[in-house]
Amino acid sequence: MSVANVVVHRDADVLAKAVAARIITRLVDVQSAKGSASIVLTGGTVGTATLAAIAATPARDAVDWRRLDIWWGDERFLPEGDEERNETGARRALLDRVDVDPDRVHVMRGPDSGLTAEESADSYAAELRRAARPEDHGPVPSFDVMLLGMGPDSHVASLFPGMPALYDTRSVVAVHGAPKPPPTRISLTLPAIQASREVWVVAAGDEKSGAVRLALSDSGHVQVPASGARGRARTLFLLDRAAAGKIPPELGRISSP
Ligand SMILES: O=C(O)[C@H](O)[C@@H](O)[C@H](O)[C@H](O)COP(=O)(O)O
Repeated sequence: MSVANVVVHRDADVLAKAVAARIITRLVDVQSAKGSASIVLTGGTVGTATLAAIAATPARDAVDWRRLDIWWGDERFLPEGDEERNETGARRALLDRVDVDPDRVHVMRGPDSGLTAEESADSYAAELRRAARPEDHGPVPSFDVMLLGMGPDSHVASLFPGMPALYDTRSVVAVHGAPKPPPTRISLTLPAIQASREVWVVAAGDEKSGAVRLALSDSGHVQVPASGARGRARTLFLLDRAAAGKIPPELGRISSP
C-alpha cells in the first residue's frame, strides 16, 4: 500500500474545484492509456461539491463519459430517488449533466428493489466480481480513482470506528446501526478500497483535523478507518487548511496558495 501524500488548499470551495480538476485530468490520462476508466464516488458535502465542480468545468468535455464505469463506495439503504441517497446527490450534481452510459453506472440497490441490505451488498459484490479482470488479482476491479469523504470520527464510506464491517473480509457489506443517519447502509470494505490503484480522501473543516492527524499516523484501522484508506499505487489526502490544521510538520504537506 502507498504512503499518503497530503495536498492542502485554501478552503473548501477551492478544494472542491481542485479535486474536480484532478479527477478530470486523471480520467483523461487513464482513458488515453487504457480506453476506459473507473471511478468510485462518495457521498457527503465535499464529495458532492466536487461532482458539481466537475459539471461546472468546461474541461469536463475532455472526459469520455461513455467509457467510464461509475461505482459507489457506500450508499444509504433507501429507495431509489430518495433525497438522502448518495446516488441522488451524484445524479443531480453531475451524472444527469454528462453523457454517461447507464449500463456503466453501478448503483447499490435500496429496499425498493425487494432486496434486504445483506442481499443488496451481496448483489453489489457479485457485480464487482463480474467486472474484475484477471490482472486485478481479486474480487473487485482495480479502481482508477476511489474518492472517499471522511467523517470527524475518521469513518470513510460507511466504515465507522469499531463496527463489524471493519473486520469483514468480504468486498461489500450491509451496515446496521450506523452512527451517521440513516442507520442502514451498504459499504465497500477496506480490502475493496485497498484494491484501488489510487485512493483520494477529501476532507474540509476543522472538525476533521483530529481525524486527519490520526488517519495519517500509524493508527489501527479498526478505530481509525481512514488510516486504512490506502491505494496500491497512490494515496492522496486532499484537504482544506482547516482540516489540515493538526498535521505535524514531519508528516509533510504541500500547500497551494
Ligand atoms: O454516505 C455518507 O455519508 C458518506 O459516504 C460519508 O462517508 C461521507 O463522505 C463522510 O461522512 C463525510 O461527509 P461530509 O463531507 O459531509 O463531512
